[in-house]
Amino acid sequence: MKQSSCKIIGLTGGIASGKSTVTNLLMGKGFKVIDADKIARKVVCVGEPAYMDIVDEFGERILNEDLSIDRIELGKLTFQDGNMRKRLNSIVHPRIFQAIKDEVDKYSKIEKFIFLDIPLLVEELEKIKAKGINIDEIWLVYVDEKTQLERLKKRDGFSDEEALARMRAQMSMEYKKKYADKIINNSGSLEELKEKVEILTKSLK
Ligand SMILES: CC(C)(COP(=O)(O)OP(=O)(O)OC[C@H]1O[C@@H](n2cnc3c(N)ncnc32)[C@H](O)[C@@H]1O)[C@@H](O)C(=O)NCCC(=O)NCCS
Ligand SMILES: Nc1ncnc2c1ncn2[C@@H]1O[C@H](COP(=O)(O)OP(=O)(O)OP(=O)(O)O)[C@@H](O)[C@H]1O
Repeated sequence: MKQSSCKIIGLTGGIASGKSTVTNLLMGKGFKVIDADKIARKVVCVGEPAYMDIVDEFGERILNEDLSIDRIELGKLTFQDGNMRKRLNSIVHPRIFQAIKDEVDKYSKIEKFIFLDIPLLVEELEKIKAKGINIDEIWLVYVDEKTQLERLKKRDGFSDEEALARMRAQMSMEYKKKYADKIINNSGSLEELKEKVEILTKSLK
C-alpha cells in the first residue's frame, strides 16, 4: 500500500559514512526518519521471535549474564565469518524489513516525506522491495575509504583489522554510487555536510 502523496527516500551509505549524522540533521528539520539500526536492536530483544532463533543458531556463547544478546560477541563472530553473517541476516532481516514496512504504512498517512536510514539498502534492495516498501529515491552518504576507516576506528575504538572487516562486509561505496539519485559527499567537514543537507532538503517538493 503506497500512499502517492508521501515520498519515500532511502538514505544509505557505508559503515561510519555519516548516515546517523545526516539523520540527526533531518530530524532537526522535522523530517520523519525510520532507522533500521534501531529496529535491528528492538527485534533481537529478549522475548522477540528473532531472539530465540539467534540463540538456537549461535548458542549461549552470544548471551550476556542478563540473557540479552551480547552484541560485541555476536559482532565478532559475524564480521569475521561471511557464513555466520549470512545466517544472522537470514534471521533478522525479514523481521527488520517487516517492521520498516509497518512504520512506512503508518507514517505515510501523515507525512509528506519519510526517510529510511538503512545501511544495507543497496545490498538488500530486492528483499526490501519484495516486502512492499516502495522507495522513490536513494540518497547515498558517501565518504572516501581512508576517511571512512579513520572515522570508524575513532568512533568505535577498532583496530585496522576490525574496522576493515566491517567495511568489507558491505558493498563498496563506489559500487553503491550507481544506485544513488543523490550523493552527499561527507569526506569534508561537518559544516559542509550541514550545507549539503540544507540544499537537498530545500529542493524537496
Ligand atoms: C552484528 C551486530 C549484533 C553487531 O552489533 P553492533 O552494536 O556492534 O553494531 P550496530 O548494530 O550498531 O551496527 C553498526 C553498523 O554495522 C553495519 N552492519 C550491521 N549489521 C551488518 C551486517 N549484517 N552486514 C554488514 N554490515 C552490517 C551497519 O553499517 C551498521 O550501521 C548487529 O550489527 C546486528 O545484529 N546486525 C544484523 C542486523 C543488520 O543487518 N543490521 C543493519 C540494518 S539493515
Ligand atoms: N563531516 C564529518 N567530519 C568529522 N566527523 C564526522 C563527519 N561526519 C560524521 N562524522 C563522525 O564519523 C563517525 C561516523 O558517523 P555516523 O555515526 O553518522 O555514521 P553512520 O553511517 O551512521 O555509521 P553506522 O553505519 O555505523 O551506523 C561519527 O563519530 C561521527 O561523529
